[in-house]
Amino acid sequence: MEQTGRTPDATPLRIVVGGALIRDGRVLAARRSAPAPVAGRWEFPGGKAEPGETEAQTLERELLEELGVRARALRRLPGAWTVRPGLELRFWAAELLAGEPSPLADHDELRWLGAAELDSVDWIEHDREVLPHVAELLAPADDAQAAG
Ligand SMILES: Nc1nc2c([nH]c(=O)n2[C@H]2C[C@H](O)[C@@H](COP(=O)(O)OP(=O)(O)OP(=O)(O)O)O2)c(=O)[nH]1
Repeated sequence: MEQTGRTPDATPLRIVVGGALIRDGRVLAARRSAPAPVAGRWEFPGGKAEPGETEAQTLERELLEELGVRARALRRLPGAWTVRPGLELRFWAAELLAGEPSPLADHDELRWLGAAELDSVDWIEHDREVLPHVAELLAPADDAQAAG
């Protein structure tokens, strides 16, 4: 689906896609190195859609540019957040097809987090709100396995 929407005041709506990249029951978290308001906070790697791109294409391009990996966007997660007027953040689940992620651009650290570790990093607020949906994509937490 091409992104050509507009906000109610007719500002063109640009979409940012963040990717919950899953491998072996863990999700990749990335620590932003810039800009200042979000530097040091953790997010799902991704970026802004270019004109004519689908959300899946945006995510797959951004993951290649930022992490050097080939990935496939699987499905959109529920919810949408306004980063600032005219910029709407959405999240997708994605799977790693090839390559080992490296923080090539925008990030200075990467971590694979299991379900029990999702709270262990300082997420950007919007990202924190999507964590329950991300948790559903991961292997059960160790303590849940031990309990049952
Ligand atoms: N990529 C990404 N951006 C997020 C997340 N959560 C969140 O609030 N944001 C915000 C931070 C930025 O203000 C904006 C996305 O900008 P970006 O810098 O990632 O976009 P981009 O790679 O296309 O960069 P550029 O065009 O500005 O150079 O959305 C997230 O999980 N992933």
